[in-house]
Amino acid sequence: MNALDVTGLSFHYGRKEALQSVSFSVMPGEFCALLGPNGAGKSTLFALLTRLFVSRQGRIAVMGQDLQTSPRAALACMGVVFQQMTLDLDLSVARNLAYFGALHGLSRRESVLRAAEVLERLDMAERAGEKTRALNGGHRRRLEIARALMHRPRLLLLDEPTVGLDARARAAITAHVHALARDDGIAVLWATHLVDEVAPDDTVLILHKGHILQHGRAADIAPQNRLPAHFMALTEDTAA
Ligand SMILES: Nc1ncnc2c1ncn2[C@@H]1O[C@H](COP(=O)(O)OP(=O)(O)OP(=O)(O)O)[C@@H](O)[C@H]1O
Repeated sequence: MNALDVTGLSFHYGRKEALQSVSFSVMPGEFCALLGPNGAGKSTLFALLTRLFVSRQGRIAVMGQDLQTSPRAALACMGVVFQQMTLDLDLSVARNLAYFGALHGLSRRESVLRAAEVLERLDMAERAGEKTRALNGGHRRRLEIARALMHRPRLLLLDEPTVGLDARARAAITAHVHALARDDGIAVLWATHLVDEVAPDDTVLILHKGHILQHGRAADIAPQNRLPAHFMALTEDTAA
């Protein structure tokens, strides 16, 4: 079964068409990089996938559950890391995770166990007792990813998760999320405009002005060192 199926999805802001009949799927274990320049429609797509907006045209299914007719079941299979940080900086790392666990109906005991697992997974076990405010930007992002995994989602959505981070933190986060796909079979949809975050075996979905221009394995679309130039050429008429 596919982790995510998007079929014929369209969305308008008034008369402005932001997405035009977008269709794609993401399989378990697949790392799908959603590449698009500013204004391509990535944030609109994320808002529809997380049910912030509802589209009357098209269908979204998560692990076979229709987001429109079975929203609870669909959202329960989904972990989300939004572009804007949403951690409580005054709580400890562990408390941020426990709070989220409670929101998802985990018992206290389950929450504590699961928090230890997800922190271990993100290489942050020793930081459980630290105040979140004391973490650097890269570790805050990793905590947000750990938090999104608390309820064992099968699909992880990340909206430009490395914006504002230095090269080392970006590389660490990209590697961690690739490992979640490869080793844990989680389906990943990673929105970015940073083409260097894409690995040769990733799937690339190029979105431009609300249309999918290209969809396939990165290495088949362009050799690794040519992918940035390919992306620029394909979407160049939006260059400022
Ligand atoms: N509230 C809105 N009202 C009208 N038009 C909007 C609104 N939000 C977005 N748009 C337009 O819809 C299109 C898609 O925008 P969207 O924010 O989804 O793109 P994006 O790929 O996320 O870009 P960015 O990387 O800049 O966030 C753009 O042309 C944008 O100007």
